[in-house]
Amino acid sequence: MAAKHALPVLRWSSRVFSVELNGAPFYFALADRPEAEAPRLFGQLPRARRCFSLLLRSADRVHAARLHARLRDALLRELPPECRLAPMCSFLPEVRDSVLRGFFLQDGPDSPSPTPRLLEALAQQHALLLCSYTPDRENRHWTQHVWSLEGGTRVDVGTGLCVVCSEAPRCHPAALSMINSDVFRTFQDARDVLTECVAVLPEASSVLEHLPSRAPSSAPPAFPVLVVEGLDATGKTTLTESLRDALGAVLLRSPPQSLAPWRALFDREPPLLRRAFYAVGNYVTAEQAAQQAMKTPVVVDRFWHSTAAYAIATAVSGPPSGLPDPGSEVYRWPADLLRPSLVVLLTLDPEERRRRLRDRGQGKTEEERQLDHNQLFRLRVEEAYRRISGPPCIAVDASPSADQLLQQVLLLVRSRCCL
Ligand SMILES: Nc1ncnc2c1ncn2[C@@H]1O[C@H](COP(=O)(O)OP(=O)(O)OP(=O)(O)O)[C@@H](O)[C@H]1O
Ligand SMILES: Nc1ccn([C@H]2C[C@H](O)[C@@H](COP(=O)(O)O)O2)c(=O)n1
Repeated sequence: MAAKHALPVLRWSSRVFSVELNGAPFYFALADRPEAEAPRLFGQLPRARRCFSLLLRSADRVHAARLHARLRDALLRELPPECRLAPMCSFLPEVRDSVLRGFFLQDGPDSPSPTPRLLEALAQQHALLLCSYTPDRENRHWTQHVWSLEGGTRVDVGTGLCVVCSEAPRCHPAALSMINSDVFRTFQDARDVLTECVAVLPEASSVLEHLPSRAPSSAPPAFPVLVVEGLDATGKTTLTESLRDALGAVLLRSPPQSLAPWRALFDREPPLLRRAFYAVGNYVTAEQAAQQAMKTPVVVDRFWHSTAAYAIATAVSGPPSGLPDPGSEVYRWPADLLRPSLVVLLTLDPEERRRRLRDRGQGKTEEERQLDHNQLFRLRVEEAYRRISGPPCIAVDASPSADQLLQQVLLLVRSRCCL
């Protein structure tokens, strides 16, 4: 039985709508009467352009997450090439979990297009909110109509509200629904997602079998637990293996080896499932670290900083200024997760990192390509890393040689962890 969650509140006329065109967000709201000028998103459109939006509303979050991904693929496949498709969301400012996600479409030029029929079919099949946007005669003011497709007929539910300008919200709208969608605050919250997705992703039950029945004890360990974090190719593997040898420590990784068979599968899933997978992986690693740290130091290659930073940076688009404010709950260390004695965050000049990626010769993952080409994404990950609160986290310049870096970190560990 799929778990049910509260449907986002509609309060249609209070909602703000965000459309991302070429990575830049355009915001608009609705009002009973037009304003002097239409929002930039519409003002630049030639009259012939017809606009539509599809928004998802589902009480089953796993279903909604996977449907969103399938819808994107279907629209990219079925829409005429001249149609422009953009990510869209609608939200109530400052109201958590009020976000509806979907797509905004600008039809092609005058050429007849199947867009309305295609969208109506999709909306009817998946109970989506279908809206159309039409300009007045002077192409100055636009009106949004919400269509109900009950019984297969297209009924204007009479909103007919005017599209007006809206200020950009303080934080990216994704920040309103990040907790328990992208970042999980407890082991149980993350585990619940995997339980809910077993019906559509049977492999999730194999992952569940490898999890502890509850969050492992987060009591302080007898020996230090040292975590090394950083972007790809900053030197984490090299440093953690050297620390293991120099300290006679046990080296662990997150996700743990026990979950390796399912990592690639979850990497192909939408963020809700993917980030829940990495979150539970941290708890498996935490259980191993707590056991090992009763008798020897432990070194961990990536842990919760990676899980939270990449999740937050992926959920938000644009510059780091759109990230949730420093001190937000989303950055706080989970109360039920082992706190490392020390986190070392390796930082590296982007060009040197690219050189190391090249010299390493391994193929690049999609995310590495993102980090490489999408400077804003990289800046968001780096800033999210820095905003995470909890265990002491020290940024260390990773550009010295491997040996010099090891000596620097050993000095740090010995001074901070009395090793
Ligand atoms: N201090 C260093 N100076 C120069 N090259 C280094 C240094 N540390 C690691 N390298 C080289 O940089 C490349 C990446 O190192 P490594 O695999 O340790 O990074 P990583 O952070 O673990 O990467 P990923 O997260 O993608 O696995 C390797 O070719 C490695 O030999
Ligand atoms: N504890 C972890 C470890 C890794 N991840 C995610 C973050 C990135 O999406 C990706 C990087 O993995 P790598 O390049 O080191 O193979 O894995 C995470 O979320 N949590």
